[in-house]
Amino acid sequence: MIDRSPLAEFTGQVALITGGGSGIGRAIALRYAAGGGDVVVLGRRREPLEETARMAEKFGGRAEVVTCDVRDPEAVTAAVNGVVGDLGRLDALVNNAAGNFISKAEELSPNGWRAVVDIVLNGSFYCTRAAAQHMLAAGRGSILNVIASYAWHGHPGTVHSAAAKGGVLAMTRTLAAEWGGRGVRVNCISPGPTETEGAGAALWPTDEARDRVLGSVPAGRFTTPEEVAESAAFLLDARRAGYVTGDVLSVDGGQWLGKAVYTDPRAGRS
Ligand SMILES: CCC/C=C/C(=O)SCCNC(=O)CCNC(=O)[C@H](O)C(C)(C)COP(=O)([O-])OP(=O)([O-])OC[C@H]1O[C@@H](n2cnc3c(N)ncnc32)[C@H](O)[C@@H]1OP(=O)([O-])[O-]
Ligand SMILES: NC(=O)C1=CN([C@@H]2O[C@H](COP(=O)(O)OP(=O)(O)OC[C@H]3O[C@@H](n4cnc5c(N)ncnc54)[C@H](OP(=O)(O)O)[C@@H]3O)[C@@H](O)[C@H]2O)C=CC1
Repeated sequence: MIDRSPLAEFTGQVALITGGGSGIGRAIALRYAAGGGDVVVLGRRREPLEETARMAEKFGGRAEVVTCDVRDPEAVTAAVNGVVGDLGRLDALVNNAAGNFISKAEELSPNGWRAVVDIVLNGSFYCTRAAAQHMLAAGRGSILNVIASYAWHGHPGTVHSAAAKGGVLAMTRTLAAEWGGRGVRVNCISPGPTETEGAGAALWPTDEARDRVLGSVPAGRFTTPEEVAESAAFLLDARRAGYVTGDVLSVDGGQWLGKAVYTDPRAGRS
């Protein structure tokens, strides 16, 4: 549940959120709308995007829907130009769209590799490039890339997604330096395991797998999409995070730090 933000920090501003029809992307769109901003949500399926737009409009701002596959650079450029044409500006881009599944690397087909890398890494670059042309011209903008901690520590079974997210992290740091003097900030947010439409089915399809994931989180619970959205709002807000660029904010209950594996041999002795 996202409430109207007392900060109204995005009043008069416009955000484009990819993958805004579900899970974390929807929560970020609603949080931006709750902060007084206008939102455009982008994805392949129209119906879930329209549902997000209906929810966002309840906060009083404008909400638009664009159907587009982020793997198509021409369609992405047209979508971004359309946002600026319709709403007059673009202050924030959230690269949230992703694809994922578990596969042994040696069994992953080239097309399976390509599908994930094209969505996560290439799609994020196409959206970033198109949005930055407007942001750099305006001398202001914030880009937020949703990654995962295996971008830096890796994870067996997710070579395509880990490699792509690692590429997005390198892209983030590169562009933060390249555009830092021109008013455009670029950051990452790294959610912990979050129960969403896509993640549950792709990553913890059984109760046993779900329990194993839960057992890896020191905080002992899943991340909520709203928690990720609140931290995303902080990073997107130029007044609070205007000096933060090229960084990663983990919102994962400590998951990537791991948990103790050594047990105290005296445990249980009186
Ligand atoms: C800590 C966690 C961090 C991260 C979390 C998240 O990202 S959660 C977010 C999670 N959210 C989502 O994932 C939501 C969006 N996900 C999607 O749209 C799809 O899962 C997609 C990524 C496959 C792209 O779809 P598409 O229509 O573009 O692709 P397509 O169907 O045409 O397949 C292309 C190739 O991939 C192959 N392949 C596919 N599945 C499997 C599999 N299980 N096993 C092996 N291979 C598989 C398929 O066989 C084909 O290769 P082939 O046979 O031609 O050599
Ligand atoms: N949930 C989790 O545990 C974690 C998630 N993350 C990251 O958070 C982000 C959101 O994840 P989550 O909400 O769980 O995922 P979901 O699968 O619920 O949402 C992914 C969204 O991306 C859209 N999408 C997928 N492929 C494309 C494409 N080719 N073009 C345009 N849109 C596309 C989907 O819409 P449609 O199918 O209609 O196109 C969907 O709305 C992702 O970047 C993910 O990697 C990171 C760590 C943990």
